[in-house]
Amino acid sequence: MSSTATLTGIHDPSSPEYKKARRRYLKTTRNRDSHVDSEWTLFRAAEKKYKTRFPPPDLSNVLDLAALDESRVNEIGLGGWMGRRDATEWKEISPGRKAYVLPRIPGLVVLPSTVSHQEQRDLIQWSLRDHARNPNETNLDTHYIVPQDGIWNAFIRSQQPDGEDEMIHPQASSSSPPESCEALQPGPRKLISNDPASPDNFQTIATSPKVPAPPSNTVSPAPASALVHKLRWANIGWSYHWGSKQYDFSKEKVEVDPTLRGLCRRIVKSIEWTDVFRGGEATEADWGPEGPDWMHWKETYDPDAGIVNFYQTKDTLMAHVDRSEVCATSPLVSISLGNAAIFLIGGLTRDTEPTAILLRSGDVVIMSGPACRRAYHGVPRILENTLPTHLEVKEENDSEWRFYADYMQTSRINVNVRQVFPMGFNPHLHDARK
Ligand SMILES: O=C(O)CCC(=O)C(=O)O
Ligand SMILES: [Fe+2]
Repeated sequence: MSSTATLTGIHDPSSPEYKKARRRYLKTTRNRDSHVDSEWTLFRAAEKKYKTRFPPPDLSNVLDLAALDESRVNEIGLGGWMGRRDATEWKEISPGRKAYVLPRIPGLVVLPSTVSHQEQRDLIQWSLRDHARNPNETNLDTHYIVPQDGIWNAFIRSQQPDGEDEMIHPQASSSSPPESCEALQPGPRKLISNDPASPDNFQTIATSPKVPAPPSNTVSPAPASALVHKLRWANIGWSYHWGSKQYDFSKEKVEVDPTLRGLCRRIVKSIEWTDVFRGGEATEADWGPEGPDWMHWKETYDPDAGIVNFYQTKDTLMAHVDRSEVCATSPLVSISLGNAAIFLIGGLTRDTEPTAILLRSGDVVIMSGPACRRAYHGVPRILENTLPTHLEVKEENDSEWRFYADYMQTSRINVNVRQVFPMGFNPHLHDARK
């Protein structure tokens, strides 16, 4: 934090919020063993640091590129959370384009302020109202009989003057044997190790059975207004099977929304890829037998899968590598909306010290190339009270946006878009050849 910034809320030791957080911290850590950290990997240590509720973590090692942008001065002070523009080494590529690469992680491109205020609102509405619904699977579907038009629309109906809060019923009958419901729990997702997908094992992946997760019979009927806060993810494009961490190619691919597809393609086209990979550390071998293909991305990049992540302020996403895509190098485009977050990205194992990046609403990250696509990454913290003012209600008569603004007060949405197959790989032909 710069010396001129005034401490507020949780950051100010004389404030009621600070005292309350301190009391809660002392209560919950009373019996905790404080000598376990020698076992932690460097990634785990960083996760712990940024997850800590009290005292609030120091963000002076967190790269905050919004600080380069004068039009974002009000936004970067929100909630008292501020990183630093010089926390790690970066280079601007294609001057004037606001695209940055980090020499420590070849293939990572950070694009702050890329999505306009209006596009941010549109994407938030799209995520909740249009996307998190049939035919796109969400985490709620395994356990609840969610209406076809999704949990958000059921919630909105319940908020109408004569509307009733709709009860959403469990999938399981109470006579089924008990099953836990990990997908509905707050906090980190369970880790499942899987072999990285590749053209060589595509056939095995495509033909291995994908057993649907059993519904929990410990969940009770819940009103739509409560369940909307338990939405965690919604699938995009090819169906993803969480149990095996593989795509289920036996299910029909849902078309990627044309607006989202267009936005991601425009972003990938706007990058001078020569500037990203010129002089990089990755060798020819890292790119696989066909060699580097970044020189074709402007023409060939076309997303066909992904996930929309919905985070409440207490949620985290543990260190992981996204290795289910058959192509291990093509750009993954990740769009941040709502409250800001700490994004950690390290190396090929959890033993590499991760770089911390503050991602704010409208910022985009591209993960591309073999080093970056196989790098461990995660989100240990959503930063409370960082919803930018352009996502709040502006006019009293902004009646529809009111619901989104309310939900977003304590939320972050991440739209994470991927391309499953490498250039020229036709899954159907591939199938026939075997
Ligand atoms: O929320 C984010 O910024 C990252 C999400 C992510 O890594 C994923 O969906 O695989
Ligand atoms: Fe990821």
